Amino acid sequence: MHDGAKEPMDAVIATRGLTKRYRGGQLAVDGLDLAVPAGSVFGFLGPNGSGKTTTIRMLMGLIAPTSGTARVLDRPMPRAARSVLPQVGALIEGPALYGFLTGRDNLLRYDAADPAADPRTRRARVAGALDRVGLTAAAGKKAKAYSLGMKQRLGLAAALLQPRRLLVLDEPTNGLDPQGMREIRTLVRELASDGTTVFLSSHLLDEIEQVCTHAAVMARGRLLTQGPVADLSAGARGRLVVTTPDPDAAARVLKEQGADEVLAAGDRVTAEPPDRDPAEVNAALVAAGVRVRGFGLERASLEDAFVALTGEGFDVAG
Ligand SMILES: Nc1ncnc2c1ncn2[C@@H]1O[C@H](COP(=O)(O)OP(=O)(O)OP(=O)(O)O)[C@@H](O)[C@H]1O
Repeated sequence: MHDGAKEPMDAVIATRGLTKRYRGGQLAVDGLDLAVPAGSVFGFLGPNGSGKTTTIRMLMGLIAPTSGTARVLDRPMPRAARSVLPQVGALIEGPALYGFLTGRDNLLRYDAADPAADPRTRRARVAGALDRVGLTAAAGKKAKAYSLGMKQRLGLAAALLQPRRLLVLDEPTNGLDPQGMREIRTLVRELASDGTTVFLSSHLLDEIEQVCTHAAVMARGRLLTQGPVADLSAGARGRLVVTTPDPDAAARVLKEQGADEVLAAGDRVTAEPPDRDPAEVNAALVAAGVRVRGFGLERASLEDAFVALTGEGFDVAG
């Protein structure tokens, strides 16, 4: 049991001041305090280069932190890697597959490399994992003939050969087409509904909103915020949206009413809502002769929260 009140008792991943400075001097991760609750689908969100992969590599004991601590499944990493890692399924930087082997043979080979895996139950285990990721029908095809999405699913199947308490997925949908993305997202939801904690990194805001219960937002190596996704978006104000055939007049009136960041696109005018009763704003529009067809507040998205936190857009390079 912990004595600290700061992180939940059931944190599956907990870091304190976790920091990585690469040899070239690059500060990739800077004083990270992360708390991943058990049973969550936790999105680790940030633009490219914000330090996500570096963090994951420290969590998995692949590289040592410069300072700070990381606990995974309540054991210190990298010290307890030998006892922790068998309980963790990981998919980092694309699965290592043999293209000349079939999907099934890849998994058989993978399973055989695990000294704790009973050879007598190997075929059943592999069949179960293939079924889990929807690759039973394609199991006899060579992996090099698989689409990128199928390769990702085969990598997930390898991570699922043993029961896991935690799955760590680094950009699992990166490079996939929309169909492949949907498949992986559905799979993540299914896995989570079985009680497995899933920690996944992504540079896609809408992906995090679609699949995650919790998220942490990174920018330039630092944690900006973390918590339930609903709370993160609620922290940002929604935008005022006016639908009208008179967008120019509407934009002018909204500015007069004190609205900031007024944007007109087609028949939609959006703005940061001013600090006054929306009914008054609407009345002012009507009084100025603007034909108001729709007037409302749009729910804030995680993107709004990110913009509010950083003062900049969620621009992703590469
Ligand atoms: N081995 C390394 N040596 C030196 N600098 C590195 C190394 N690996 C990453 N970096 C730098 O550290 C910073 C964080 O990189 P990291 O890969 O952790 O970010 P990321 O959020 O995972 O981005 P991406 O999605 O592009 O992988 C970047 O500026 C990167 O250039």
